[in-house]
Amino acid sequence: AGALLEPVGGQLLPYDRLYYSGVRAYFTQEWDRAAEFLERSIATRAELLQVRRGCHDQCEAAAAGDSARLDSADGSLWDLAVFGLVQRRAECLKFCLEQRVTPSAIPPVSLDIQYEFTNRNPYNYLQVTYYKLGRLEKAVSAAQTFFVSNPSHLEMRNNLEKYRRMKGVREEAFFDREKERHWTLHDSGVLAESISDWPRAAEAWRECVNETLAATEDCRANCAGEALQPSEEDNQLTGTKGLYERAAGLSLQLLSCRQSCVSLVATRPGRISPIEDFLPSLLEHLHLAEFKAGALQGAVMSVRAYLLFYPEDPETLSNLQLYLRTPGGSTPESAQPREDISRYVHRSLLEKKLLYFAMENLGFKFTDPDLWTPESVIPESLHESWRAEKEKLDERQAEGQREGETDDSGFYAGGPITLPGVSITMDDATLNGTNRVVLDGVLSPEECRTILGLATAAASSGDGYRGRRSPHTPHEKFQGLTVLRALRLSQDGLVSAAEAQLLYDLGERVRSLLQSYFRSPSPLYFSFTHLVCRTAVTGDQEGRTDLSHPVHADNCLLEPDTRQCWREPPAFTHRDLSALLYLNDDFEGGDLFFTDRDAKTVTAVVSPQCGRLVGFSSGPVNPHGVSAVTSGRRCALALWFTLDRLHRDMVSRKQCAGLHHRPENHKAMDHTTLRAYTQQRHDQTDYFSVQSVHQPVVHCRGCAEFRKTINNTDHYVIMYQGEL
Ligand SMILES: O=C(O)CCC(=O)C(=O)O
Ligand SMILES: [Fe+2]
Repeated sequence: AGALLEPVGGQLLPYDRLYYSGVRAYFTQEWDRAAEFLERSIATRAELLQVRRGCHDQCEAAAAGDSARLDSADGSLWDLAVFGLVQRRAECLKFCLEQRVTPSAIPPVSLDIQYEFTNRNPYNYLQVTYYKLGRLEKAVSAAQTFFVSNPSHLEMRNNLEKYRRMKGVREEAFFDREKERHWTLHDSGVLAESISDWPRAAEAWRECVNETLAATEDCRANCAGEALQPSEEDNQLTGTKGLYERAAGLSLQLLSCRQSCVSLVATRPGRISPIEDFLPSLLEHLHLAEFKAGALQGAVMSVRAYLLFYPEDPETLSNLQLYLRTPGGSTPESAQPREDISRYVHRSLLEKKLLYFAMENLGFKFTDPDLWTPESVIPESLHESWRAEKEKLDERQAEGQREGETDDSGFYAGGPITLPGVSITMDDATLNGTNRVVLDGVLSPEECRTILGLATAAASSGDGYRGRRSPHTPHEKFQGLTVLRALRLSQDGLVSAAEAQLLYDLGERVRSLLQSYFRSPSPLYFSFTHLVCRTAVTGDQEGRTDLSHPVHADNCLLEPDTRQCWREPPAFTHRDLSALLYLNDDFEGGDLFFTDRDAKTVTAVVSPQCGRLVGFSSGPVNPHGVSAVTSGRRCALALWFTLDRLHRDMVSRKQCAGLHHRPENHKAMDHTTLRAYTQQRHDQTDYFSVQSVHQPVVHCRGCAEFRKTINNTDHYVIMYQGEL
């Protein structure tokens, strides 16, 4: 196999095979070899993309004369002309690629590998590899590169914090190796604007437009090579279809892939949603900056370019008039928009016409990535659904802006409280929100003491929980105790069975209280329960501005800028109802607060105390956070419930499927990886746990199981669901 990985005549090797070699070396701890092959796979992939782009351009140029041939062909000969064209293009691309790439590297890599690289996983391996090799700064940039694309990866965040505290690591080492030029320029454009440095802003935005166009072209060129593989759910080519339909299907996939480049290029790494209308918005920044910098001719050309997207936008039209009236604005050169933009819009419109035609007539599914698509491009029969869609979107956006938001959780606060001694302290009205409640008297002081004792026992049992730094802030320690671990502690005789049992019983108490108060449409099931203590690090509180727990929603990823909340992993999407049962008040700070969707405007504050229960629906209506705990220890039992058992299973299956996709995860792992891996799982999901045992443990439906023998102990990583 080694021989296959040596370059032949300067031709590119298959980057997936280089990657596998790197990963294999990693697991056998041959660090030099791992670093070499991982780096080579990254570099080779980048080169391959460049080669594809080059060949694409070259073959496009070579075909320039073909359109005349197409125009002259008519009737029954027309398809021959088209096929001829397709054949010539195929031959051109084949020839071009074969010059630079070994034959085995020409076919597209598997979707798994694509996934690995788009998620920047090679840098995850590289981080450990360079650390092992003692090449700290290399490790740092690998960590940074991985983290940018995986911002919720807590282990990597902790690693970065550690690196920051290390001596001999320079600030410059913290750079993103994959940062695309257009984002760098975007950031400098924003920065220059904020200090009103208009010449520099104009320069940055101009370059940013160019780089965005270039990145879009790179992405489009790649469509013919890599992305045209039919995916499992979305294979629009299968079935018993005739030749023309299948040919149409293929070309439509190509077009739709090319169109989707708009979204890809406009999505920052680590973000889920693209910046809407990215290119037009860059042009807006650009013409304003050019105008303010006194570059009138440029401003007129840019504003005209913007008008290609929105020809009737009144504000832009009046800007154009203003620019034209300003001395230097009206020149022969500025009579036209930028040529490249005008070609871009023209081509995009042609593609959209074909795609919308196929949507109407061939049952093809297409999601238009643009907001600027004019109504005239959309076929009459789709107008209605398109308009409805657009209205829904507008409505959703407007709804996001509106004050009193609706909650689609199915809960309806205000049901009876049936437990004696429990009272409603705050409701929707006093908490300024929807489906929120504060109940008091849920625990007796005795019960609070018992549970706090459990936390103390768990902390002193010393298996990693003690002194663990909070995943949210360096100024606090964080202990978490799951019910499962509490039971194990009681098996080991570290706490009494009655104490562990109490944790269970309290869960049941909370469940029945909230099910009744929120008039749950169906039974609530436990999804996850843990006891969490946050302890202020003494001597490290001066001038603290961070939070104990940043603002978030429990079942979706909150995007404050757009006021949207995405119900997708790594958020715990199956959580429907959140509950916090507080145990003490002998600490400073640590208030729970609710905010508006902007994650800034505080709408309600709740101070913890023994026996106080806060319940709220886990969705977008209830963003919340915890203010800094500046002294003492704050403990709470956090519980989440789900309405749907079946849904739970699905979530678990989905996560497992994701792992099965990546066979290297099934191989033996070294201790660090195992820990990094399980740590990540443990922090991010409810149903993974690390077990250190001597025999295999029964686990759930076909989920992955990892084993590694460390110091003669078999370490198993077992994914299990909910409360085993
Ligand atoms: O401890 C609290 O008050 C809130 C914690 C929280 O929001 C969470 O764990 O999701
Ligand atoms: Fe939360």
